[in-house]
Amino acid sequence: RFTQCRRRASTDFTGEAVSGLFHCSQTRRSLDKCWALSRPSDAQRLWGSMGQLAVTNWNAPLVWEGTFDPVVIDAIYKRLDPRLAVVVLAVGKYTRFLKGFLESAEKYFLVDFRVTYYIFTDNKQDVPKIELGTGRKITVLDVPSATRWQDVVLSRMKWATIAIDNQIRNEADYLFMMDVDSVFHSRFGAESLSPLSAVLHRGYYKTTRNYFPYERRGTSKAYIPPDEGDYYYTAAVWGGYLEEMYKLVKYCYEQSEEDAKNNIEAVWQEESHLNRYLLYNKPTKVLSPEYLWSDYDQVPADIRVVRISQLVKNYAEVRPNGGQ
Ligand SMILES: CC(=O)N[C@H]1[C@@H](OP(=O)(O)OP(=O)(O)OC[C@H]2O[C@@H](n3ccc(=O)[nH]c3=O)[C@H](O)[C@@H]2O)O[C@H](CO)[C@H](O)[C@@H]1O
Ligand SMILES: [Mn+2]
Repeated sequence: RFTQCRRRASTDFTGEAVSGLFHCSQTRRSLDKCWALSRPSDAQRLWGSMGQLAVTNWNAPLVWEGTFDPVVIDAIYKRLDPRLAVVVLAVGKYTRFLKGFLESAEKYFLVDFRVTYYIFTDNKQDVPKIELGTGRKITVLDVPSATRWQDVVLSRMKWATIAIDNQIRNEADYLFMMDVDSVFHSRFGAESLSPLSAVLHRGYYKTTRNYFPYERRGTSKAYIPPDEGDYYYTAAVWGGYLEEMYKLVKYCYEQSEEDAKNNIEAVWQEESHLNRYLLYNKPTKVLSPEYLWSDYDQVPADIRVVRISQLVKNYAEVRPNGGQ
């Protein structure tokens, strides 16, 4: 089954919806055979002893450790040699997180792939010099300082939209948006790639939609009615094809501008707009909370690998206006 998969993939691979093993393709005919051969049985949809789902109800892969072969999936994507862009903001005191973020990414993030880190900062001189692997580089871009952290997190959508238009579109095939207060601890490889990949928020993957912290005020553009919702996704790691990400980033930017005109700010800023978009435009791959954990929380048994973890930080000290 696996050899077949690999052979088809390497001859016909189109770059979509491949995650190794049984979720090979849902979208492209060229991989249909592979998909049919390895279509998950009902039993396989539930993965692992903890009974996690390995496929969403719209048949997108739900990626956990053990649901893909790391060597095969990297090899499949490596043949395409995609150019990957990572966008992070490091505004104000957040430049202190760059060293740990970049050094750990060099160890674990799509190793041997071409990666450009786009660092948006108001503080260029504090961007550390990091030794990078072959084919990997850093581009530093200026953004203004801010007095509210809410403005910084929202402004990510604006600066990314502008930078994609001006520059990144010509330099990347895939784009990831990430929080900089993060450290990679384990492999984050090609199994994460798809047209649009989103990560389950660690705080809500075991609860039902009624508990998701979606925007519930009808006056905000991020509004989601009470009886709707698939998952709650984090805004700290998300990625996909450059043009798919562009649509989504621009959507978050424009929706938050609309909100601002109406004197409202969504409850979790861009994360709220992101969640609304992904409800009506389903991601083509969903990544488990392995892809974004937090040092604030213990690691439960169903999280077998922590790939990225958010650091514990002194919110009051590090943010311009404090706050949780
Ligand atoms: C784990 C998770 O779900 N994280 C989300 C949560 O963040 P956090 O509480 O983790 O927010 P945060 O303080 O890390 O801010 C998000 C990111 O914005 C940048 N930044 C922020 C403030 C600042 O003064 N300077 C600066 O550069 C930096 O890249 C940072 O990593 O809520 C935020 C706002 O709703 C975002 O949705 C985050 O993605
Ligand atoms: Mn963060």
